[in-house]
Amino acid sequence: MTRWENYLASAEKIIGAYQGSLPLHHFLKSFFKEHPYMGGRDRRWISQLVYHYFRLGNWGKSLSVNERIITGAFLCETTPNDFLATIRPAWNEQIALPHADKAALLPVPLTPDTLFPFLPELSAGIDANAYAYTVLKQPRLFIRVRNNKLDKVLQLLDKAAITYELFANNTTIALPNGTKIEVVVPEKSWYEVQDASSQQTGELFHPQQHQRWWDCCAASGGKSILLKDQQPGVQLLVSDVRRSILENLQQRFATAGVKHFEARVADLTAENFPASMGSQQFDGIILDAPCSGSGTWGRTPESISFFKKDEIGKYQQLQKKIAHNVAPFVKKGGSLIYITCSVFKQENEEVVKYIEEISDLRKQEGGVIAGYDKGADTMYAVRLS
Ligand SMILES: C[S@@+](CC[C@H](N)C(=O)[O-])C[C@H]1O[C@@H](n2cnc3c(N)ncnc32)[C@H](O)[C@@H]1O
Repeated sequence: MTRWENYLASAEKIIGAYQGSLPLHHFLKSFFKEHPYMGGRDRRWISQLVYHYFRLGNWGKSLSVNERIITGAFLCETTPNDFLATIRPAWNEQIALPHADKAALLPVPLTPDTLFPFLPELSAGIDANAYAYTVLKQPRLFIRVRNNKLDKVLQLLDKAAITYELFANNTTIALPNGTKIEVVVPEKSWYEVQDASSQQTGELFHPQQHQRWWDCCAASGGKSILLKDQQPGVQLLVSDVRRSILENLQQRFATAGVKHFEARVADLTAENFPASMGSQQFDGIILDAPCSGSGTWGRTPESISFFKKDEIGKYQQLQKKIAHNVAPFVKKGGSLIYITCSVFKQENEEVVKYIEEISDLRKQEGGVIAGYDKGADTMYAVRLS
């Protein structure tokens, strides 16, 4: 067997064993731990082939796993490579063709709905065709430059000969995937790793000094740091149902130099939760809701195969319950920022409509943040007031 046939066989073995209960990158890590004789290059190639396979979503389910791995490599790669040169030389010669032309060479029609089987569920304004095809490509790595350190960060990127794209806001930088940014820019308070669309949600915050804000599903605090960077003088409460993630938040805040905040563990769906908050009112509440994460599936393409459509409704119920319990704590004239990293209307527009039905809050601005035209995640963010 050639090295490349071995890679194909290993990728097939992994795909056969993977049941979707763990994120794929964790599963791959344990697989390689059990196969320590595989070197770095082998691991990279095998992982890549497995990811390419999952990027095909529901396409070509009637074909063998091997054929789908090879097709994945053909559709996802854009430059000639040794794998296809050995396994399918005719396709290697056509590797630079656009997807539409590659599709004509495949044994089964390639359509947007086979790549992404949930297209009818998409929020309004998402270009279904463009969205389906972007899943074939891994989104880029983004950082948000902080503390006026743009010049210093760019100098370090140039010194390390890293190609980057600086966005017009002079804050967002796109980097090639796999960039070891923590090595290139050792001073961690100069930047945050944050997807471009996630950074864009901050345009809805408009915080003022001394206002009280609550990041009620804070996780490790990505949105809170964004908020504090905009207005360090806000009084901030952060909460999450997971104690462990709030411990991560405390560490991340310390590294980022974010001070003066209160943290509490809270299940926002619990019966006694509203009473436990007393009569507090907030000028701003960030509700970055638990969701399907479908806007980030370009990073975890295995989700396309394992996600069940009825899970969307379950997320919506959870989002409505949390919104119901949180909305009364918005001060009159204050803002509720509803955010998801989902592309599904049930989790987006329909939840905003529900919030308008059960409260005096009304949508003021925001909507879909399409990431597919810039190699980023797709999100949804709306400010209600
Ligand atoms: C999308 S994440 C938030 C990401 C975060 N805002 C950021 O920017 O890094 C959603 C969070 O909601 C939390 N969550 C889920 N169910 C919850 C509940 N019932 N009460 C409170 N938090 C909950 C999860 O633990 C998760 O950390």
